[in-house]
Amino acid sequence: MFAFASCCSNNVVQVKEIIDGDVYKYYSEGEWKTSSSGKSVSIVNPTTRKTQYKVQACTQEEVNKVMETAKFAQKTWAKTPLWKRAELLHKAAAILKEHKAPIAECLVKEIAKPAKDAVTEVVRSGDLVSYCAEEGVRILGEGKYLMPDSFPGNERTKYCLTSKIPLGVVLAIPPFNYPVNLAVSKIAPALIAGNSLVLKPPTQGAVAALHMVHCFHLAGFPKGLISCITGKGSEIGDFLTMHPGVNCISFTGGDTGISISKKAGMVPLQMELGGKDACLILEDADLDLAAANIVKGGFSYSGQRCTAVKVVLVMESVADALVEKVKAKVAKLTVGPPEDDSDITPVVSESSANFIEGLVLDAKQKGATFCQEYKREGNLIWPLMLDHVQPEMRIAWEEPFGPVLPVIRINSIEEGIHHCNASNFGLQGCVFTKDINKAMVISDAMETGTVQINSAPARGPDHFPFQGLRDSGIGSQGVTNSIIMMTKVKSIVINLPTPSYSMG
Ligand SMILES: NC(=O)C1=CN([C@@H]2O[C@H](COP(=O)(O)OP(=O)(O)OC[C@H]3O[C@@H](n4cnc5c(N)ncnc54)[C@H](OP(=O)(O)O)[C@@H]3O)[C@@H](O)[C@H]2O)C=CC1
Ligand SMILES: O=C(O)[C@H](O)COP(=O)(O)O
Repeated sequence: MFAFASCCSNNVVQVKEIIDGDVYKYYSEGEWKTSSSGKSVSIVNPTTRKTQYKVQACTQEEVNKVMETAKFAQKTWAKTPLWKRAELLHKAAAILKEHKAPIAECLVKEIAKPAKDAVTEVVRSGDLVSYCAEEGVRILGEGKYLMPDSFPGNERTKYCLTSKIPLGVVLAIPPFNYPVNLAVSKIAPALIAGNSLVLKPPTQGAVAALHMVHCFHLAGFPKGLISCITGKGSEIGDFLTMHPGVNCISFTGGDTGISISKKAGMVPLQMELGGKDACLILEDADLDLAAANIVKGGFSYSGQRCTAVKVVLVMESVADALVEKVKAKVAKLTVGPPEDDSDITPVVSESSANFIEGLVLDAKQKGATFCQEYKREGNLIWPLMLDHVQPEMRIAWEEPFGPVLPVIRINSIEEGIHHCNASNFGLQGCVFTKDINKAMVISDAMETGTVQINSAPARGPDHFPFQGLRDSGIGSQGVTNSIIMMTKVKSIVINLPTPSYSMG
């Protein structure tokens, strides 16, 4: 087993090949390389607010080279038996899980993910890669055979054989909050489907992603099949997403995805974007269950999850009781550094903290009730619930991506559904009630990709379909849907001179 580059402690042997001095290399043609740009991008530790790591700022020429080798490598990979593709993915998954500790350490330092959650993300990612390998063997291992005479006017003179073939080069762009899990959720489906893969990791989270790529490197994938280009998305992003060598883009992030969808060429897009997941509390709800889910759903990873509970819509008659229960649980949340497994850790950047603060001050100025004192130290924002939020407040509609939760009191279920459906987002929603019939009617009415009944929104488990409506995305994630989305259908029709029924 190789010694992994531990991301911060100095007493672990660095994996020489992936770092050059204090700058992590990028990955191209099966090798770790130093960019000719001579420039690097600093990754600031959200907790210390000091530079923690540096990665290469790759050039457009290096992108061109990566695309060229990806295209070449894909041709051979597409002719690699499914079982062999799956075998390599299982190997990468095992190596990833073997090295969960050093990779998790990167997550702690780059994105202030609580230590335990960081390990969970890496293990979950290994499980996703393996599940994808198995699912790919199953669904790509079978095609469809169609008879002509099921359509009027036809005799059985044509046999149609259809199968799923790869798209070519898949460009994967994950966000900072799951730089490993939301990378492999694109990488594994792309590879099992016979595609090659170019990864552009988020700057915050890039070193964790590079270590993850190293696990695929060590698994022995063909050279050039997987590449990892680093650099600020704002600098190299457009060149990547508009590159003629790209045959598919799988993106997860914010509004950036909307602008990418307007620039990308004629390629399939998989976009998982922002959310304003609403939590609807009915009068008959189990308020203890609801409060527990609101706190877990709204404040895990300091609210930096697209599936976080982002607005509570509670019937007025039970609002006081619910708010008190949530307040009591919020008071028990620990606040501090990710190394201590604190529940609330610093948000990813100063700009993010400033954005969150802006929403808080706007709500204060427009009369929201603060259930806790607003407190911030650097990027660390103490958990805050705002009661009596009104529609004219920005936080009623905008996504804080932080530990701040608005509560809107409603007088009817229709009012709650209206607010949910008036949002630009449509990722997930949840409803708490003991009446399953009401829950189903409300679920039908909520215009979101997923509705959770009696639990907080969540993407996992990772084989469930995961999709956003409106500004929350294009297409659907989840293992099966991602594999299928990264293929296209090929038909071969055998034409016979005379009808044959030999095939039954
Ligand atoms: N629906 C979902 O599943 C998820 C949605 N999100 C949403 O994403 C936002 C937070 O994540 P965040 O990472 O900040 O999102 P961003 O949209 O800022 O960044 C997402 C990714 O896009 C890259 N990027 C930035 N600019 C470009 C560009 N012009 N072309 C190509 N790529 C580019 C970023 O690189 P770089 O870091 O170098 O800028 C990053 O890797 C929130 O709105 C959140 O709701 C986040 C996670 C999951
Ligand atoms: O993008 C995100 O924030 C993730 O998709 C959320 O995943 P989770 O619900 O499993 O935390």
